[in-house]
Amino acid sequence: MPDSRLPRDGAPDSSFALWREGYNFIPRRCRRHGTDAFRTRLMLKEASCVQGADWAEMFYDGDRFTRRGGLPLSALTLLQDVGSVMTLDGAAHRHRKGLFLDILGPEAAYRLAQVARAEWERRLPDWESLRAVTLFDEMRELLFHAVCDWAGVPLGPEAPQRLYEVAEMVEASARVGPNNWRTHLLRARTEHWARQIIREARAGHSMPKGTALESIAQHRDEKGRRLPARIAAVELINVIRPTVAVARYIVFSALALHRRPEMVERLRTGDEAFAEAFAQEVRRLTPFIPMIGGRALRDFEWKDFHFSKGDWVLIDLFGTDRDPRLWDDPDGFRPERFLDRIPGPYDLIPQGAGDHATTHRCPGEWIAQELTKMGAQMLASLDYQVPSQDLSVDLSRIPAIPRSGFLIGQVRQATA
Ligand code: HEM
Repeated sequence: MPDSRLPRDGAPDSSFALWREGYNFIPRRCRRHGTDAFRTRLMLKEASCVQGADWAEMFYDGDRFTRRGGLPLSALTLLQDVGSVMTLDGAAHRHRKGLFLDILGPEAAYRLAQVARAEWERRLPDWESLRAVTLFDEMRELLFHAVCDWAGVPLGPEAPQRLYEVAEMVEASARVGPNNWRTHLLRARTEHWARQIIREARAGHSMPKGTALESIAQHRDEKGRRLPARIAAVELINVIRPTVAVARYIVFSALALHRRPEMVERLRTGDEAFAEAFAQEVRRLTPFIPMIGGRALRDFEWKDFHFSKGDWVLIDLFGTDRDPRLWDDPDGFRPERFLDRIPGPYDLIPQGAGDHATTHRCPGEWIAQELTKMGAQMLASLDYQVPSQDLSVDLSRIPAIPRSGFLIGQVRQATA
């Protein structure tokens, strides 16, 4: 049971409010109660919702929480699946996390961004020949091909179907009912495909050296056993699917450039520090994963609060990234804030907090940052029109995206 000193949010069950309010659910209630943490009931279960850097440290530091039982099963099985790194704890988690940090670190992210840049240049003539393209669709397709190429994953004529499946896993993760079940069927097909790739790689048919595919196919667990093909396949999907999801950050970059056209010029000058800061600010403000849930692994005290084994705690990533105590003008798009500030482990947390190696913090942060930077620089290198369309972002929809998907027309390479 959550600590009774935390204020209780009124309703007997707040699931409907969470569904209706989406990203604003926790921030609104924290403001209402004048606190960083409150108790509520979600899906008929007691939960504590928390936000801010202190609570992020409590949630991520010290091995206090497991992700098992922390996310609704319907979301977990679309985003990670049973047996994946996210569902592991302790030594087994650290060992498997080492695999991800080996294959997704800064150098690998840089190489992937180079592949994506080349893919962008290859596709540009097509965009130029069309009246308009939907950036969200184009970016998902581009990133899918780039990540498969970089990871050593062969693609055949089934590529459009596989792309559709991985994109749907992200879009349907917060849906309930038939839409979510349908996506589980799609996921089963992707897993079948990924298992085939792992088996063929292990049989020596196609395993390009030094690739993510090779590392995953050959990985051994902390006891020296090779991963079952089913788990290796899940981890391969855990590299492909979230890389495709970075398309969202590129769309939000386009939205920011549309609203702040003076930033296009600054990106065009080749100012690397500004491009880095721009991508950080896009990651801070994009409404993507609103919160992460965990179950307490044991009883513990933190500050004046008591938590019991099994307690369900949800940390508000979206609200912490817009916390006015951490960020001046928290809702303003101001990349300059990152020019003289290196984010700490618990303030900029769109992809989790703490130490990558020992917590569940996302190992794909370097990739997300590099690809967002690449996307912003490449967008700035173009001239295009933004036709009239609905660019509103509905914060009750998780994950959020401008309604139109961001149409661009009359695309041309900008002249110097
Ligand atoms: C598109 C932007 C991304 C966002 C918003 C995002 C967000 C997150 C979040 C919130 C977590 C969970 C942290 C936790 O449980 O506390 C996570 C975990 C994870 N992410 Fe990402 N991520 C993104 C991109 C990526 C990329 C590009 C990859 C791989 C190429 C990746 C692979 C993973 C993996 C494997 C985990 C599980 C880590 C663990 O349990 O230790 N993510 N991500």
